[in-house]
Order: sequence, then C-alpha cells, then structure tokens
Amino acid sequence: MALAAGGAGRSLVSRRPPVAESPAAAALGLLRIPRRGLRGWGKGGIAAAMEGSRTYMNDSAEDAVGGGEGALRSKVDCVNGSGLRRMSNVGNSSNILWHKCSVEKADREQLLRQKGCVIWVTGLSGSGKSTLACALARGLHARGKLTYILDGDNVRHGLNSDLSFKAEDRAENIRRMGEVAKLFADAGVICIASLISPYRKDRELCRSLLKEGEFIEVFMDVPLSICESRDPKGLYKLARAGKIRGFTGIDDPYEPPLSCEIVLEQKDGSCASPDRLAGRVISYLEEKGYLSPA
Ligand SMILES: Nc1ncnc2c1ncn2[C@@H]1O[C@H](COP(=O)(O)OS(=O)(=O)O)[C@@H](OP(=O)(O)O)[C@H]1O
Ligand SMILES: Nc1ncnc2c1ncn2[C@@H]1O[C@H](COP(=O)(O)OP(=O)(O)O)[C@@H](O)[C@H]1O
Repeated sequence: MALAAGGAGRSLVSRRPPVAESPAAAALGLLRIPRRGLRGWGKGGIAAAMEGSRTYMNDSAEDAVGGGEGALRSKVDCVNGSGLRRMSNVGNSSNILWHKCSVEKADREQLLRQKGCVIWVTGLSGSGKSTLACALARGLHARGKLTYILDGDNVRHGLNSDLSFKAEDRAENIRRMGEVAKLFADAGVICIASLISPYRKDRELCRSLLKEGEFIEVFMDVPLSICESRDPKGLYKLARAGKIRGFTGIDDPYEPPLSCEIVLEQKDGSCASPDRLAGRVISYLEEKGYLSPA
C-alpha cells in the first residue's frame, strides 16, 4: 500500500511512530528514519516534513517502522531509498510509485543459470528474421536456456493489432516491442525480438531502454532482390502491383544499422543455413557470458 503525503500521509503519521528529515534527505526528497529510535518527533513536524519533501511511504517502509533489529536494517534500507520513494509523473501517468521487490533480476538469473537480454533481429521482410529466431530458440533450448520470441507478425495479432504500417504506428509498434522485450530480459529470459523495425531512431530508443550490452542487435543483411525472390507470403508481388502501399523496401524506407553487434550477411550463392547463422549468435552470447548465471 502506498500512502500519499497530505491527507493519507498525515493519517499514517498519527498511527505510526514518527520519521525524521535530514537536510540531505530533504534535498533528495527522502525522509530519514533515525537509528536511535522513532520517539520524540511531533506529529506536526512529521507531517510538514512529509509534505515538504513530497515523500511517500510504501509497505516495506511501514514494516520497517514496526520495530526490532531486522526492522532497523530495513530502516537503513529506507535511508538508502529502497523503502521510501518519490512519486513520479511519467507520460500521462501522474503520481505513480515504483514498487521494488527483494527478488531481483540477478536472483532470477541465478535460478535460470543465464543472463536476461534482448536479441533484436532487424531486416527486410523475407530476410530470414523469423527463421533465425526459431533456429536460435531451438539451439538455446537444447542447451537448457530459456528464450521467448517476440515476432512482429505475431504480436500484431494481439497487443499491437491496433497499429498500421504508417511511420508513427511502426514507431509505436517498435516502442511497445522494446518495452515488452525489456520485461522479458528483466525476468531473466533471453528474449528474441524479430521485427522489421525499419527506422534507426526507433531501434536506438529500444536499445536505450536496456543496460549497456543487454541489447544485441542482429542485422539480417540480405539484398532486397533475394528477399523479393523468396517472397514466401506473396507480399512483394502485391506491393509491386500497388496493392499494398508503404511496403518496406518498395515504397517505404529501411535504414540499415550503422553499427550493430552482429551482421548476418546472405548473398547470392552464399546463404548459410539458419542453424549456422543461429550458431554465430549463440557463440556471441557465450563469449559475452550471457549463457552463465549472473
Ligand atoms: N507495409 C508493410 N511493410 C512491411 N511489412 C508488412 C507490411 N504490411 C504487412 N506486412 C507484414 O507485416 C510484417 C512486419 O511487421 P513488423 O511488426 O515486423 O513491422 S515493423 O517493424 O512495424 O515495420 C511482415 O512480416 P515479415 O515478412 O516477417 O517481416 C509482413 O508480413
Ligand atoms: N538462411 C536461410 N537460407 C535460405 N533461405 C532462408 C534462410 N532463412 C530463411 N529463409 C527462407 O526465406 C524465407 C523468409 O524467411 P522468414 O524467416 O519468414 O523471413 P522474415 O521473417 O524476415 O520475413 C522463408 O521461405 C525461409 O524459408
């Protein structure tokens, strides 16, 4: 339960032992719970401190105030900011509170004996993204690693079914995929996101959601002529006939990465098998330590 300062904050103060404010904590908008105990702080002063610092108390802070040795450690945690947190305004969401849990990414990674990350596969339609994603999932599964594929086509069947292929909808499609992929990585899963993601800035935005090294961009570097000759869904044919407008590579741009972690090149007469391509990505993961526990 998160209690807001003001009305709810005041009622908390009147029910609970009081909390002190230090200048540094005030500057950070945090409240400090003193080691020596919680007696002797006037209700009015506490309420003023809470209002002044726009600080809020969550469950763990309330538990910490409950007393005992264990609680003292929790109180120190509160000082460090794990118990007391600031309300945020994010986008159109106001007064929201990040709730932290003591079971964290590293714990899940220990359990799974791997590191959560995002393998972002980008390329033209027909470049082999989905095929690579499957080969990769198979290869990693065989090694006992937990993966999940977020395929552009598939996610457009549900979560992203409200989005078209115009530029702003593609951007939103990619942003949502990036956010979902980030959640999977946080779960400790090796998330394979496979979508055209044609615009550089949208891919960069997704990269920026993750920690350094956790976003592994794989470019399916396959010439349009090969993709078009494959045309497994007949979409290029329809696009050339003007029956699909804004088709990537035909009348909508694809911006290849300027620098990315892995380039899987396929040229006429030198197409490595999907398993071989997947093997290159697996070797990269091994080298970077993603297949071992945190
Ligand atoms: N206009 C247009 N341009 C490109 N692709 C189109 C279009 N219309 C439908 N399709 C089909 O949708 C699949 C691409 O979806 P994505 O979510 O990966 O696209 S994007 O990242 O938002 O650009 C893509 O799948 P893949 O062939 O697997 O890439 C196509 O089958
Ligand atoms: N490495 C490869 N070598 C030869 N053909 C491939 C390879 N990878 C994929 N393909 C073929 O190319 C076509 C498009 O592959 P797909 O994975 O659906 O591409 P995308 O998801 O990028 O649209 C399919 O017919 C698939 O069998």
